[in-house]
Amino acid sequence: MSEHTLRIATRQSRLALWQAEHVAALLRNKHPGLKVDLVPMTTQGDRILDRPLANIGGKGLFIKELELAMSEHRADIAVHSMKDVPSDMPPGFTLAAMLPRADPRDAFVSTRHKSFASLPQGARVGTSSLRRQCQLKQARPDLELITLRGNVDTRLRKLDEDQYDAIILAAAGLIRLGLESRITEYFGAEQSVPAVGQGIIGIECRDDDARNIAYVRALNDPQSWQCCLAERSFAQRLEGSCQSPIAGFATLNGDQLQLHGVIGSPDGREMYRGAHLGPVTDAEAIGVRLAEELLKDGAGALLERLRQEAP
Ligand SMILES: NCc1[nH]cc(CCC(=O)O)c1CC(=O)O
Repeated sequence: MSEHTLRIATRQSRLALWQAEHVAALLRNKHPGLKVDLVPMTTQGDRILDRPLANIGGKGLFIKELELAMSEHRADIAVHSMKDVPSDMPPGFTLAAMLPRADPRDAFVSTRHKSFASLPQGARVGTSSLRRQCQLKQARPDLELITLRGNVDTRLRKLDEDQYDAIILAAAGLIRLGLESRITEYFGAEQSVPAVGQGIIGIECRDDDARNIAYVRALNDPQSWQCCLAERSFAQRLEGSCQSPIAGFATLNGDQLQLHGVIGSPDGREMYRGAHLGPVTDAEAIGVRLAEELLKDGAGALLERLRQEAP
């Protein structure tokens, strides 16, 4: 038996550690005899907690340090929530596998209110993303959307301390952490189209590391892969940072892939929506086509304006 140990770089939040342990267990199970260790580390995104992500350079901040560790051979692979992975991969790295998609929906969490629809006029709602903000503002312009940062447990604590009437989180994260019972209501796609990659765990490798790429590839779920490909090519064509108010969500029905996309202004007043359907083998082209259609409809001018306003 070889002495090979596969090292997983991971952030130290409870969710990141859960995901890394999950992948470690899947790898050990798939490859009996393979040793898998975690290499926990703190990233810049974890250190800067006092400002909205959109103002500090976006979500790439959560993964740069993991990639540095991989390039210095302190770790071999990194496990990510695909929602947090920018659509452009830096040179030298490759995404080698996507796990089967967990629940992709956004969740409404409140202790006092039974549903989003029953929130009182002017209620304070915490969310970390412009994507959720713009979609919910469109339905309820009266609500006060407030930035909410920190890991899942911190966000729930802030709700429990009455800093908010309700908060919005990804269902997948809550379910992974055993917090499903905190979910008050699930949003349908007509209320909130999920983020690109939401609910999908992806695994990143060094692109010259054939041995570990082969280990990781064995975990790939082809349907998850194709959906993620369509969503990410949509985001990439929009040149959207993950913090742009962009939603993209693909589903598969047999060999047909359907992609829904939304681009909106943070105040919810301007909104571009569309959907494209095609054979799954065209996943990438479907994403590009939907992006180009929405850009032409007016989303191009909106995104340009948002880029100019960005700090
Ligand atoms: N930005 C943090 C983050 N990254 C991935 C998830 C949830 C899990 C997933 O979507 O796979 C979360 C928490 C949240 O947005 O509520």
